Amino acid sequence: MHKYGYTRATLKNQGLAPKKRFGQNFLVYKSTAESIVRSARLSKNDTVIEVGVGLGALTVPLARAVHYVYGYEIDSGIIRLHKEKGDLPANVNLIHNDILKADLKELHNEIGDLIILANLPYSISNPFIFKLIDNHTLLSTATVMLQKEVADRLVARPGTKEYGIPTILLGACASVEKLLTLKPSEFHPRPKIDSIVVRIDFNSPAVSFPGNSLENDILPPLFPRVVRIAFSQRRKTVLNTLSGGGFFLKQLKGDGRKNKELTRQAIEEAGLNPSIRPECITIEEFMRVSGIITKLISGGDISA
Ligand SMILES: C[S@@+](CC[C@H](N)C(=O)[O-])C[C@H]1O[C@@H](n2cnc3c(N)ncnc32)[C@H](O)[C@@H]1O
Repeated sequence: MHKYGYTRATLKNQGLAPKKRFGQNFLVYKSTAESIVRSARLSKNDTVIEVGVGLGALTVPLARAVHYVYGYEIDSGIIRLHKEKGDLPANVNLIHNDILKADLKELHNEIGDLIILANLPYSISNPFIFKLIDNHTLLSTATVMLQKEVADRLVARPGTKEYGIPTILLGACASVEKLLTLKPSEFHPRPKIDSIVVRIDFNSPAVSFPGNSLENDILPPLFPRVVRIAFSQRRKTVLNTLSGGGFFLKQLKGDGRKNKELTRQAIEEAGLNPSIRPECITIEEFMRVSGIITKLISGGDISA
């Protein structure tokens, strides 16, 4: 195995030390970086967005495998290093920006459905996953390395403690496949936990729902809100948490009792037991109950 002997030396020569706040755990093995690029199943025509170029461990094999790379990096020390060394391939556009602030719509207008590859900094893995969910109609695939716990949450089954908001919101717009497990010894500095590479495919959601066409993005409009409210208190029943969301209160001029009755009606119409806990509700069932709440509100037949 060829070690990226230069990881430590390069940082030292440039007066750089790995920064914890930027989640800097650099890959040290060339063969591992190449397997991650292969696992993304990319083609020579693809333009790919890489999040967190770092010392270029993934960027170099990625640039060889695809047409063009937009490489985002937040750390000005790393940007300076690449400018001085001129060590990135010609088909890499190095962009000094925080990926969380990047305008994915603008990128989509420029290059079409987005393909992402990242050894994600642990510091941003959750907000980045939610950015992907919010922009799912602009995306094709995202192959990302995550800390094991985060990856486990994305593929969790109902009834487990890992199952929750990210599992459901992502599962409604994509399918998630675990590809590789990496030990701490693959990185410099070593993280405390294992990492997992997952491939998220936005062209084939884990579930289908009548009328859930990705092209037109017609997931029930209240779906993310219903899921977030249901999980705001995991130990409560779905009737109690969703009633607390007050979906019907506006039309009912604040009548809490009627609001609870209508919430119960929506839950039962979706085929669910009102005393079930949120972690036992499947993605399809959440979609169904959100659709029924939306229908009841917009039907205009609710009055105080
Ligand atoms: C885990 S390291 C991976 C570096 C390199 N791709 C590798 O595999 O060795 C994460 C990289 O993302 C950069 N980074 C951290 N937060 C970022 C953000 N919000 N936007 C863009 N890059 C970020 C870090 O500076 C670091 O270079």
